[in-house]
Amino acid sequence: MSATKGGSAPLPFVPAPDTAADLSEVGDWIALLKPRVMTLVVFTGAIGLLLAPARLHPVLALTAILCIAVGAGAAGAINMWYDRDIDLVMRRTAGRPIPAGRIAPEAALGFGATLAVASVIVMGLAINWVAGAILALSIGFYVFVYTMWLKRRTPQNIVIGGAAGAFPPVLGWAAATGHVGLEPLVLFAIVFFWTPPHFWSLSLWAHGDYQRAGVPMLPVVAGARETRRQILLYTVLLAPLGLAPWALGFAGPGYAVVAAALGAGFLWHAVAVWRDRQDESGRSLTGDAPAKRAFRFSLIYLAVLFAALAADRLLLG
Ligand code: HEM
Ligand SMILES: CC(C)=CCC/C(C)=C/CC/C(C)=C/COP(=O)(O)OP(=O)(O)O
Repeated sequence: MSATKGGSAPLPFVPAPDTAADLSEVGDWIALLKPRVMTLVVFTGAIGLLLAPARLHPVLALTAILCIAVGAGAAGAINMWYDRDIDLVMRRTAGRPIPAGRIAPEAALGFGATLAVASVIVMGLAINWVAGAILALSIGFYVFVYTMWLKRRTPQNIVIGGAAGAFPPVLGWAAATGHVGLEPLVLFAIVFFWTPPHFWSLSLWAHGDYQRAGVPMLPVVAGARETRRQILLYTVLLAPLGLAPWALGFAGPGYAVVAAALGAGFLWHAVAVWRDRQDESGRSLTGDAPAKRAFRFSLIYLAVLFAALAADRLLLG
């Protein structure tokens, strides 16, 4: 029956609030911040702060860590806005909020840009402007250098662009001290040399995605065999670098033992990737099991190495 003239106007249909839908919408906005990657970013940033020779008031320390988290998340959201075309054709990323049509691209850009500016301003005003400037630099590096400039142009994209992800320990240190020193630069170098084996292990089995999307990742451009060689090369450089904090005197022998074991473990995985049963082109005949194990180990490597630095400092002072 339709609404009658002269009677009371029909009330518009107001659906009952759908809590599950609301929550999944919030989840989509959080997904734009790449929260799982952010956990390790925040962890390395927090440890940079902890290792610094100056102490921040706990509220300020938390503020600095929050700024690193929000800045990194904001850069991730802008990356998802820019990469929405390629994310749509890659199986791993097609379900993300923008390609799946759940968040409008302009809204994601506005969200990311607002958070990026806010994180830098809060870092600058509440902590110091050296940390604020480095946060702006790392966001800019991820967005402009990696995402917009290098990612679609060269297989060296993650070697150079990956520097963005190496800034958090420097940021933590700068937040506490107002400057940058040798120690945070060593931590920067560790994350920098860790990034290629971390990402290229994954790219060995995700290369189909990148090929479809036309992204020139190393296995697409130079083949799986060369990628395996490069993973081993960077891991050979990384393993001794992991000992640098001990060699330079800012971590003790307990840390050295952990770093040596982690380095040996990562090398073992890199050699397994290199020696994986392959066809002539280097494509795995084992379903890339060693590459998947190396990727998982890369995450353990960085998390445990930084935890060992923190434990060393907290236990030994
Ligand atoms: C250019 C540099 C890097 C590239 C291209 C890269 C790429 C990737 C990709 C494609 C994944 C797959 C999972 C996903 O879809 O989220 C991943 C996972 C991950 N990355 Fe990286 N990564 C880089 C640097 C870093 C850095 C610097 C960190 C932290 C210090 C990091 C931490 C992680 C973590 C924690 C995961 C696991 C996330 C999960 O559980 O799904 N990555 N990375
Ligand atoms: C403070 C600050 C700004 C830190 C930078 C954060 C950070 C971890 C940068 C590393 C870059 C990263 C996760 C790339 C993923 O590649 P991609 O974007 O190509 O991956 P996708 O295919 O999953 O989108």
